[in-house]
Amino acid sequence: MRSPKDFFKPLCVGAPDPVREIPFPPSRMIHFFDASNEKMVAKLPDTAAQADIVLGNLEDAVPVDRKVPAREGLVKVGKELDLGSTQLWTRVNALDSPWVLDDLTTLVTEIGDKLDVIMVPKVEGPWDIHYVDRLLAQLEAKAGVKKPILVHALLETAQGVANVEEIAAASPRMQGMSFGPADLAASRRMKTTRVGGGHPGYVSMSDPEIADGQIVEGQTRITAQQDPWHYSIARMVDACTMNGLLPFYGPFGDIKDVVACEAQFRAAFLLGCVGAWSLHPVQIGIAKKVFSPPVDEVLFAKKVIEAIPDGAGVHMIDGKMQDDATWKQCQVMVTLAEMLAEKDPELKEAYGF
Ligand SMILES: CC(=O)SCCNC(=O)CCNC(=O)[C@H](O)C(C)(C)COP(=O)(O)OP(=O)(O)OC[C@H]1O[C@@H](n2cnc3c(N)ncnc32)[C@H](O)[C@@H]1OP(=O)(O)O
Ligand SMILES: O=CC(=O)O
Ligand SMILES: [Mg+2]
Repeated sequence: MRSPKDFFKPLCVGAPDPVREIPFPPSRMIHFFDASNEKMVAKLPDTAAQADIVLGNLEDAVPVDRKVPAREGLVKVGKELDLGSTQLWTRVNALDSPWVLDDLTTLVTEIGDKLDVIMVPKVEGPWDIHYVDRLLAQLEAKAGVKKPILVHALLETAQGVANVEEIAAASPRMQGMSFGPADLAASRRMKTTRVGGGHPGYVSMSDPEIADGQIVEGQTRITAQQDPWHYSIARMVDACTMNGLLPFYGPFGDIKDVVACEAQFRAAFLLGCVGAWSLHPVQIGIAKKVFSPPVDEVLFAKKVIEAIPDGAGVHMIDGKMQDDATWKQCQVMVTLAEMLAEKDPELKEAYGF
């Protein structure tokens, strides 16, 4: 980590000053598109009207022979399309790949004033962020970019998870993190073939019935599927929150299983994630549903705040104990609801703002 005294100094003469607070516009989903796919680009204005963030993906899922068209397509998108208030992000290729230098150089010099955030995959430690941080400052200075481009780390290796706190604190450019269960499973040598979600083999089990000191044979034991990602997502949320960054759940690969996708997104929402990736248009709606606070909870939170304006003391509201801690939870809920209501007239009406 750089000296606290220098933390907010630009890393290149002529680069913009780093931000002191990470902006938090609506961020319920990061919608992935491949800018070398003409169909996806043609639909982008419509997609952007639905999504909070659209991300031009250059890394995994873009084959080697489309790396350059995907990059060039994204430049065209940045230059030619008006995405309104929807943020434009990219995921560049990994830092150990031969494409990333051209990704960063081209994108910052060509559309650096249009890109809000650059997602860096497979971040292993603060050194990866330091590399990108300095390079971005040099490129911003060269291109005359006025607003610093923020960096989002993709947490998808065992080493990245082990270093998550240092990664979060590595630079004032750090905007947030996404949790990448697919590469993380590979990195950990987990015996799975999935992209996110649970696994029927990862269960806890009730105790056996015993008779005459022996386990009864053939009995049915109650099992419950467990969440293999709980520990790492919770660590990511803590690391992000303590540094003022935004945590996201990443991809859910079983596109047809919308019910399990919703369950995975909801688990992440309840743990503190602000959004998740959408890989397919159907997942935009799921993320919107999950990451917009439920109407009944918002109405209850508003009631608590109205009844206890300063959050002091202990109170009973609708049979539930309320004190400073529950009041703070209500503030989180209502602040988020107010922000989303500004973007979404239906939510505004439902929340009663
Ligand atoms: C582990 C990771 O790194 S995850 C991140 C990397 N992966 C990605 O970015 C994948 C992005 N998503 C996709 O490529 C696609 O959604 C796929 C391959 C998963 C499925 O694609 P398809 O089989 O074409 O899905 P499907 O037939 O349901 O598509 C329906 C329509 O939605 C469109 N569509 C699909 N995905 C997207 C998308 N991400 N954005 C915009 N439009 C899309 C299709 O072009 C199709 O359009 P059409 O009706 O005009 O023909
Ligand atoms: O890139 C995402 C992942 O899950 O891997
Ligand atoms: Mg990955």
